[in-house]
Amino acid sequence: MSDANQLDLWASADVVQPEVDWYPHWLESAAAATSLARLIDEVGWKQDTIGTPGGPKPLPRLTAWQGDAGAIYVYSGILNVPSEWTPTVLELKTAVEATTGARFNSVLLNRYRSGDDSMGWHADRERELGPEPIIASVSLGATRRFDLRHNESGVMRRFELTSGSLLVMRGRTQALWRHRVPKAVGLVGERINLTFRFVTPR
Ligand SMILES: O=C(O)CCC(=O)C(=O)O
Ligand SMILES: [Fe+2]
Repeated sequence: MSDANQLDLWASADVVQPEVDWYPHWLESAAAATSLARLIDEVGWKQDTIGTPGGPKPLPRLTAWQGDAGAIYVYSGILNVPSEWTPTVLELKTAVEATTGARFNSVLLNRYRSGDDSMGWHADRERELGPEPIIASVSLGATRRFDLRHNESGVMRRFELTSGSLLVMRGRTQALWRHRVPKAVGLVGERINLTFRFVTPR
């Protein structure tokens, strides 16, 4: 790499930032633990598969979709009709809307059973989310690392998603960055994540 490019990378490392709002202590830890226990019971968790060249493979996590009836989402070519809101999810949605001032009509729930469960690099940029989606991500249970990588420069931003935290991604974050939850080594307990979204209703 030339010196000029090296300098560019250092310069962008300071300047390039995703558009995120970060609330590390959004919920008190007791409230977060209560919500975690309730969600394990009340949500209809599914083991989804992803199509690969070698055939369908189980996702390394359990998932569920909830939302308003019209909030249909096309995901890996499949029409996803959401389940009805359950009480704890609805409570969290109301609280997230109060904090962000945004409205949400759907949520993807991810359940990471241990450090072996993970989510690979991706951006949430399906057409029905619009060009600058607001995605509000609530974390409950075990702390997991969340990486954001700027597509053009490769600059990385790292968050430790602690129990009761809220991370809001907005603006051009999905267009310009990817994110992931990597596997974690050692004894890592269960974690549930809720990503609230607004899907253009059909
Ligand atoms: O588990 C997380 O914190 C990330 C979830 C996520 O990126 C998604 O649901 O699209
Ligand atoms: Fe995501």
